[in-house]
Amino acid sequence: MPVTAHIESLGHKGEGIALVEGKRVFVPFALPGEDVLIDTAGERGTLLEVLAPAPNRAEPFCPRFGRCGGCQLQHMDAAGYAQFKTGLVVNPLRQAGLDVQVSRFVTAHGAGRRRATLHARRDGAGYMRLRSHDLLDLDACPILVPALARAPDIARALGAAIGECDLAFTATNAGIDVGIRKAPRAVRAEALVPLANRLGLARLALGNEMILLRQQPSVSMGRSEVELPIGSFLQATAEAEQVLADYVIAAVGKAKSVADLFCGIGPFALRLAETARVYAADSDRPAIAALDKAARHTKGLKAITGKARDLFRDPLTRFELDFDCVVLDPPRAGAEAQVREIAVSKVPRVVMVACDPKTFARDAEQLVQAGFILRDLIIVDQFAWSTHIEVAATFER
Ligand SMILES: C[S@@+](CC[C@H](N)C(=O)[O-])C[C@H]1O[C@@H](n2cnc3c(N)ncnc32)[C@H](O)[C@@H]1O
Repeated sequence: MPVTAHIESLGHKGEGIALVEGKRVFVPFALPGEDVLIDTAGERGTLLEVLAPAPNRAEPFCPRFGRCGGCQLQHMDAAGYAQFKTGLVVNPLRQAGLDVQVSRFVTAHGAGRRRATLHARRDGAGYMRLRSHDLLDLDACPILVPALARAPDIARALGAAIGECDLAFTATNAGIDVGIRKAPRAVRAEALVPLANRLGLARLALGNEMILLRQQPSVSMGRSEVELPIGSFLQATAEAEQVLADYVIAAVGKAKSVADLFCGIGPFALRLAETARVYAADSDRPAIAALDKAARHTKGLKAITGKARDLFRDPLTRFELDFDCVVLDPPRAGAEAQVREIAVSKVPRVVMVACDPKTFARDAEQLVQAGFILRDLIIVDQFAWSTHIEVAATFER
C-alpha cells in the first residue's frame, strides 16, 4: 500500500531517508526536503512519485538511470552532488574528532572511466539492476571512455560463449584488455581464442591465466609507458590519476628520498623519480615487475627500488622508515599497520591517498595522535554519479 512520506536526510549510499510510523525507510533517488509517494517493505522504500521536488533535483542524463544499478546520483544538481560527496569524506573525520577544511573538490571524470566491470550471461550483458540480481541488458554506457564504447557488445558476445561471468574491461594504449572473472569451471579457455581475435581485443585473460595476447596492453604514466599486468590496479579515470599524482608531487615538494607504499604499477613513483629517489612497495608482484621495467626504460629518472611486500603483515618498521616523505595509497582496508609504524618513526611528512573515507579517518586519527597536523585535504571525484570518492591529504610534524 503506497504511503506519502517526507525525506529528512541522505544516507551514505545516496538514498533519501524518511520516517514512516517512527521507523527509518531508505528511498533511493529521493532527496532531502521532498514529499514522495513510496512503497515500503521493511527498511526499503521504492520511489513511486515525487510529489514536491527539492530545488536541487536534476534531470538524469542517462535514460537508464533508476533502473541500472551502475549510477546512484544523477538526480542531484552539481551543488547537491558536491555537498553529498564532501560529506562522505568530512563526516567520518569529524566523528574521529578531526575538523578539516577541504581545500578543493576536484571533478576528475575526464573523458570517462577507463575501467569497468560488466556482468555477462548467455542472453545479455550490462550492470545489475538496483537491489536485485536481475541484469539490465545494456547497449551503451555514457560514463565509459569512448574507447570502451564497444564494451557492452563485447560483453554480450563473450557472455554468449562463456555463460554467467564478470568481465573487467580496461582501455589501454594497445586497445581493449578484458579479464574474465567468476566464470563457470567448465569454460574452455582455448575455445575463446577465435572469438577474442574476431572481437579485436588486445588481451583476453581468465583469472590470472592469459588466453590471448594480440598486443601488450600498456598505459602512459608521466614520461613512462607501463605494461599493465593482468588484474593489477589502475585508477578509474586517467584524469584522476593525473590530479592525484600532481597533488602527491606538490605535497612531497623538495624531498630527496620518498617511500611510495601501496605503489601499484607506479603512477606516483614514476613521476616522483624525476626529482627524488623512490622506494616503492606493493604486495602485487607483477605490478612491481612492471614498474621496474618501466623505470628501466625511462631515461633520466632517479633510482626506484621496487619491492613486492605485504604491508599489512610486514609494514616498513620505524628503523626502515628513513625517508623525507612517505606516500600511502592503500586499498579500502586502509594502512593501519603501516601507519602504526610511521607514528613511532621520525618521518616528518606523510601524503595519503585513500578510496575509503572511513578507514582514511581511522588512519588520519592515528597520525594526528602521533603529533602530525593535517595540513591540507582535497576531494577527487573520479567515480561519476556513484557513491565512491577519493581523498588526498598531507600530514606534517
Ligand atoms: C588503491 S591501489 C593504489 C595503487 C597505486 N598507488 C595507484 O594509484 O595506481 C592499492 C594498492 O595496494 C596494493 N595492496 C593491497 N593489499 C596490500 C598489502 N597487504 N600490502 C601491500 N600492498 C597491498 C594493491 O596491490 C594496489 O596496488
